[in-house]
Amino acid sequence: MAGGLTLQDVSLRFGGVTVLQDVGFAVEPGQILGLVGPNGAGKTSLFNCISGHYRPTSGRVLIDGAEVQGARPATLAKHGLARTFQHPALQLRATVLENVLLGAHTRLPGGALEWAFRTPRTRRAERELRAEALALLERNGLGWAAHLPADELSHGLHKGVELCRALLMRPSLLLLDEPAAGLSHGEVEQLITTVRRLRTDDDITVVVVEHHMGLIAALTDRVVVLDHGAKLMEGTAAEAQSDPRVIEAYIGKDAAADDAA
Ligand SMILES: Nc1ncnc2c1ncn2[C@@H]1O[C@H](COP(=O)(O)OP(=O)(O)OP(=O)(O)O)[C@@H](O)[C@H]1O
Repeated sequence: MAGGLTLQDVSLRFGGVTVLQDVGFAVEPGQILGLVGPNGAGKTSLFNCISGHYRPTSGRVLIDGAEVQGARPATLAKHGLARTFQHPALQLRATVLENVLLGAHTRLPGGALEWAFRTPRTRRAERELRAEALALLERNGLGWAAHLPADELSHGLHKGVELCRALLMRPSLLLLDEPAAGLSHGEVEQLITTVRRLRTDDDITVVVVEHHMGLIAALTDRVVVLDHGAKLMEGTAAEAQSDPRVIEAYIGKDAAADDAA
């Protein structure tokens, strides 16, 4: 089974600012790992180092044992990596289906020249991808919206469209950046069911950044807590929630001491 992720001593600096400091952990294939921590802890920056949007200043990122730090997102897609973003960037005038298909270019056979000439092989692949995109939308409760412009959908539904776009890449490793932000209670419940199914039905390893502790507790096998760019602890969600270091990082030293008194 693919989808294993290992980080070794990943550090990231911008000029004199240290954003990540020697972060290391491993995610086994098929696991769901939560990456949590207070605002500004470095969670999205770490995602960016894994997904090729930032190059770590030092350290190693391995997907299924292959070193990938500094590789471009298109290369990482070939290693089975897909991600979603904190703020989905959809083409608002394009239809929902067209937005999902944007995730598919990495799966088209041939190269730019063949795509430009729309050879029979390209056209067949496009038809197959379109059918697969529609099936993904159906499966995620969005089939009814396939031919609507994306700007007619709510923020919560945009997140669903972005997830379908990532899934069309057929990832073995999926990074979800704050998937529950801005969702209603019902939408969060639906999201939990969807992500569980990604593991059980599709063998996808998931790393999720999220502030919604209910979702983290319901979904994850383990969590890694970041604070000020460094790993504070690693354990189950329950262990993290009762760890004094984590409580202190979230609510501050003084408040933690008050609570203990
Ligand atoms: N390109 C950049 N240049 C300079 N500083 C950056 C850059 N990207 C991130 N940072 C800094 O790195 C720190 C961590 O930011 P990051 O967005 O990774 O945190 P986060 O844990 O995801 O926060 P949140 O939960 O609020 O989304 C912040 O202080 C941020 O300003």
